[in-house]
Parts: sequence; structure tokens; C-alpha cells
Amino acid sequence: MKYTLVIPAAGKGKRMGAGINKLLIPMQSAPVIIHTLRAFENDSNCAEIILVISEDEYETFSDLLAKYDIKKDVVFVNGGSERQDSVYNGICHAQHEYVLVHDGARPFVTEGVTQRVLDAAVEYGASICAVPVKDTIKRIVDGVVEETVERSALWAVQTPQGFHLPLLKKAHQIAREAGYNGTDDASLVEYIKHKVTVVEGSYYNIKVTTPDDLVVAEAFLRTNR
Ligand SMILES: Nc1ccn([C@@H]2O[C@H](COP(=O)(O)OP(=O)(O)OP(=O)(O)O)[C@@H](O)[C@H]2O)c(=O)n1
Ligand SMILES: C[C@](O)(CO)[C@H](O)COP(=O)(O)O
Repeated sequence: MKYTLVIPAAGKGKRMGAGINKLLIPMQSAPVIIHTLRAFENDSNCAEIILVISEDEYETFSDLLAKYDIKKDVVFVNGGSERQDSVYNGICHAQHEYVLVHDGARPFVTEGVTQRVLDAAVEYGASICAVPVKDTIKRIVDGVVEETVERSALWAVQTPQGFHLPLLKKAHQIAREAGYNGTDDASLVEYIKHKVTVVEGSYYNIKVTTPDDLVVAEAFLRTNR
């Protein structure tokens, strides 16, 4: 099933503290965003890529796509103040019945994870990839433990997240009207009471967020050359 890939890449990277868009930070041979795009280069189901970026970074990203010879057609769309706004801007330009939303900050996604998300999105309308939490999770208030959360039902959610486009558009529009802000797109679909199916992600599918993630990413690249 062909799909539109929407990649939100318009963040400020505040937690990275690099002073630049963290997706432009080099990781070995190429910037983060190039590793992410390369993860989809050989996916024949990926029919179009919508890269959601800051308006003042069009030339930067255009130069990178050319320098690193990204073969897929990539359409640029302006980002918004929040990730949710950026994704909404992106899906408004999607041309295919199914859409996968994948963080530009997740460079190590595999074709296997992507295929599982796509297959489940086609079958159920909405899907996410996730991995079981490995740490004990506690709710902490003012530096004091309030609750230890039962771990057996806790999963760390990743991207890609896959959707039937009309469902995702409806969820985003209702969330905007209600002023509901979710940290992922699936939460907007949950908000309108639609089931979201979970498929197996990968512990290697990290989101490059803080400086330590770059250390992990470099190690991954060294061992998976
Ligand atoms: N207004 C925003 C915020 C985030 N993103 C994108 O959404 C993905 C996940 O967001 P996150 O990892 O939080 O990136 P930042 O928002 O840049 O990080 P921070 O919260 O530390 O500023 C990233 O690829 C980021 O570029 C986006 O397109 N538009
Ligand atoms: C979408 C996401 O990657 C799922 O884990 C995560 O919610 C993004 O959060 P961020 O704060 O925008 O990085």
C-alpha cells in the first residue's frame, strides 16, 4: 500500500542545546535528517515525502538533499510552533490515503518497523510502534515519590505512527478546535475514541533529543556500518 511520509523537522532542539536545529548536527558521515531520510530511500511503498521545516531553513535542507543525493521526491512544508502544528501542516498536503508520521529525530528506524506500522494502519486505521519499558517508572511530585506505576502495561512509544488520512485529519481538526495538545499523533486519535493498534518497535529506534543521544547514535553507527 502506497503511503505519504510526513516528517516533522521544524523543532528548535532546545533539549539538545546545540543552538541549531539538532537535525542538522552531523553524525559520522551525514546530518541526523539525512540518516532519517535514507531509512526510507528503498521503501517502494513510500510514494511521497513531506518534510516539515522552518521557513528559514528551506535553502539549508535543499542543499543537503542535493549534497547527499536523496532520490525520493521531497516536498517542503512550513512548520508550526508545536510538533502537532507542524504535523497538521504536513498532512494537509498529503496525497495518499495512508500517511505515516515519523520524527526527523529518529534516524535509525528500520524497514521492518515501518512495514509493521503501515500494515496495521491499513488494517485498523491507526497504528503506533512501541517497546516495553525497561525501567521502573514512578510518578514524582516535588522530589518525592507519589506512586510506582505498574510496569507490565507500560510501553515507550515511537514513530512512525500510521493512519488512514481522513481519520488523522479529523483527529487533528477536533484537537485544534478543542485546544487539545498531544505529544504524539496517536493521542489525538485516542481523544476521538478511535482504537490505536500497537506493533513492535525497536530499542534502537531512538529519538535524538539530548546530547547523550548523540553518543549512543555514534556508537550505533559504528557497529551498524
Ligand atoms: N514545532 C515543532 C517541534 C518539533 N518538531 C519535530 O518533531 C520531532 C520530535 O520533536 P522533538 O524531538 O521534541 O524536537 P524539538 O522540538 O526540536 O526538541 P526540543 O523539545 O528539545 O526543543 C523532531 O523531528 C522535531 O524537529 C517539529 O517539526 N515542529
Ligand atoms: C512522537 C514521539 O516521538 C513519540 O514518542 C514523542 O512524543 C515526541 O515528543 P517530543 O517532545 O516532540 O520529542
